[in-house]
Amino acid sequence: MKQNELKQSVGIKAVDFIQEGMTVGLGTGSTVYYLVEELGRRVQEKQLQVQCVSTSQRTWDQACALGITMKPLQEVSTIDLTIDGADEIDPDFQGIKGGGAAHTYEKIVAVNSRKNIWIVDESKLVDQLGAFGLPVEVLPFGAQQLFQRFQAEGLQPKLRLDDQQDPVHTDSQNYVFDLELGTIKHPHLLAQWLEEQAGVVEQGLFLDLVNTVIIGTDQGPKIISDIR
Ligand SMILES: O=C[C@H](O)[C@H](O)[C@H](O)COP(=O)(O)O
Repeated sequence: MKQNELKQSVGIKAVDFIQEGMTVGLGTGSTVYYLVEELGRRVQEKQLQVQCVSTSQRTWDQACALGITMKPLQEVSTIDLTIDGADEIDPDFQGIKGGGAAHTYEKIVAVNSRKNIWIVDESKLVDQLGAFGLPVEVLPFGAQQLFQRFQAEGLQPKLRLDDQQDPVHTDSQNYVFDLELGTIKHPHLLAQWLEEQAGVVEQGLFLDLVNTVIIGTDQGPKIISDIR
């Protein structure tokens, strides 16, 4: 199967985990796109009634266009389940997210969810995190100084640029540095250090958060559940 077909298969499968009346967190990205399409279809066919919160403007717009009931985060008291993509997942189901610059809102929604499911194609599974540049959202104020601090620490930051070579802005109008680390031997220590740096809004290591992973394989979606 092609990569997009694998993404579509897990996006569709994940909707089976959504139950009537739930408040659902919708992630961001090309895999979540298929989840939202399928959820929209089931809502339109009156198979499911749910309300959702979004992790990005992109997902919000897609979901609204499909007639899914969307709520601002501050208007919901609990999130029953969040379904999101990931850029890398290691054998302990620790992950890197933020390839679409949405990881700050994604993490806020994830940590406030009772259950988290990630949907990925097989290419996202790695032995060790770090080949994917670690996204770090930073405030524009002081970004140059923070960039130099990261350089001095050997973290090999790169300012993320768009196709016009302008800095990418997150939904909160911040910048993203991608840290070209190669391998991350101690994810918890790195996460802690990054979070202590003034100007860091959020870093893309998602540690000890996910309960279930749905992996797209040529043999069909493979579900690994209740790992936490
Ligand atoms: O910022 C974006 C998110 O963390 C995405 O969930 C992640 O990049 C995976 O996206 P995709 O499904 O497009 O590979």
